[in-house]
Amino acid sequence: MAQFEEVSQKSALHPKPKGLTLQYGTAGFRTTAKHLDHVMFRMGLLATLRSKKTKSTIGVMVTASHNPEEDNGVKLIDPMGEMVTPAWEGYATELANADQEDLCSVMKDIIGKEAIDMSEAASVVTGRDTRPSSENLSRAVLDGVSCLQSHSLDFGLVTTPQLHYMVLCGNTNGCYGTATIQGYYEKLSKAFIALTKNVQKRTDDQKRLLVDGANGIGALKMKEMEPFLKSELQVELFNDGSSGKLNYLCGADYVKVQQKPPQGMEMRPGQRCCSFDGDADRIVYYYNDSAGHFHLLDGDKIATLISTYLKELLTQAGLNLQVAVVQTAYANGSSTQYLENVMKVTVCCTKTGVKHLHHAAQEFDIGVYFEANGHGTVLFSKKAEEQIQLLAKDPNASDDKKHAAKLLENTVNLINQATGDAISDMLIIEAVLAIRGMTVQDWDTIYTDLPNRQLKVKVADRRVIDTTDAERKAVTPAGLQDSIDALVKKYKQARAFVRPSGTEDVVRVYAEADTQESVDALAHQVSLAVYRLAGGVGEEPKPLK
Ligand SMILES: CC(=O)N[C@H]1[C@@H](OP(=O)(O)O)O[C@H](CO)[C@@H](O)[C@@H]1O
Ligand SMILES: [Mg+2]
Repeated sequence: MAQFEEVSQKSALHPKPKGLTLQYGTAGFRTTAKHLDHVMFRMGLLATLRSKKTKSTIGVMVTASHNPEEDNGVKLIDPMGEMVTPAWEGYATELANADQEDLCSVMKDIIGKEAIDMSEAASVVTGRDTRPSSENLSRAVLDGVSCLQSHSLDFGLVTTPQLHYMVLCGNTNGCYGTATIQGYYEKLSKAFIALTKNVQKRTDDQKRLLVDGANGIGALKMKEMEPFLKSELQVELFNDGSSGKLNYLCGADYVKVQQKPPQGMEMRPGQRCCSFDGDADRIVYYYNDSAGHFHLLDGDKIATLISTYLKELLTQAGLNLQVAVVQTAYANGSSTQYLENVMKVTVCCTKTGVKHLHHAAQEFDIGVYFEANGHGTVLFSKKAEEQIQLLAKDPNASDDKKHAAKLLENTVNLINQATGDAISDMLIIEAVLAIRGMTVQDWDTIYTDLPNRQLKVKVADRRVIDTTDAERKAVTPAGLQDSIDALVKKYKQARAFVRPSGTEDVVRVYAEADTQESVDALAHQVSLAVYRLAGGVGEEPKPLK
């Protein structure tokens, strides 16, 4: 077939480096940008096949999120705006690792297994972050797409969640919104203004928010969106990419892991601040108190704030809908305790990676999901959306109930249900704080985080660690879990686990305990156990100072 001949010829222009094996990880392929050209071309091919199979538009996003600027990556977006389904992650890995001469036969295999009709039309949309390598790499994706005569639309520089939104809008005939950047800004800002317009006496000071754009795409898009918000939110942007390096000493990942403010931000005491990550699908909040102490409000605090707000509105509206919160093993123990025991909401724990949380959240009327690092959103079931809309329009409902239903309706419109979205989450948080008349300090005191620490350990092959129980227990290598258990026993309110990262070549260590001193000691001892039992390389982990 002519199509395959063209694939053969064009793939020679996107050669695979010899001996390179990559895997579709937690959030797609991710490695040094130099090694990704062939992967991009091939993902263009695969997205086209996926589009033919699903008879829908598929998205391909070129980004490496919070990774250093030199890295890059790619992820595929399925028809409803969610991460591509696991079976196709497997195909992605096969296709990315096929030798040049086997490429067409691997493709034919996938076509056969999935019974894809190659005469179907296909449509692929692409987007990219601000990394210097992203432009060429997204061209390689489009090269793959054009080989198979698929229709394509390149959105160029967009945040990851904006591309997810485009895919969802495109595949629902505009029911979810208009599939343009303008449509995205209009939908979100309209909902935000509707939510905040009735809040009495909001001062300019309360409307002000300091935003760290991680020197990435989020900064660019915040600038674009600002006029739509009509001063209802007054953003002071830092790390806007005009001078600093992407994710370097700034951004949501840096702030969360280092537990300190980003460089380049001028924080006044009590001032509300937030950081996006490199592709603007994560957000964390923070402030410095008058004594100069730094306070972090991470994904767990965000989930608590949003689910409390939703529960209150549902009660006020008299709607009987179940709210659940989905977390991962990285969720602070205090947050889980608060959600279960005080808020009395169902909490479930999944493996790391948004695809797992998203999937679990779909099981509930309203599923709030957040990773501790600030990646998350809220999913409303069809039933929930219908009940809210009916009540908002019901002429017989009391004013109080109707008011609550209208707030819920606008909240639904403000949330990007395709995936976690820093901009959308920021607007929700700002609206909730305004509506409930809360300061960032009020929010912070809902519960107190247990001191925690995250570390990385380099090992020869991180695949030697296999885990179970939503990654909270290590099954291999032998003896590792026993060592962790023995170490945890030495401390109060302690918990620790280890797992291989799906985005970096490291093993991640997480620990929490009653004091920072204890948790730092525990995290260090667990790191040593990993180093010794799981083939550590380089220098032995040193105690934290
Ligand atoms: C502990 C942690 O923050 N892990 C992150 C990180 O995954 P790892 O598999 O841990 O590298 O990147 C993922 C993609 O952005 C994100 O979903 C996840 O939460
Ligand atoms: Mg990200």
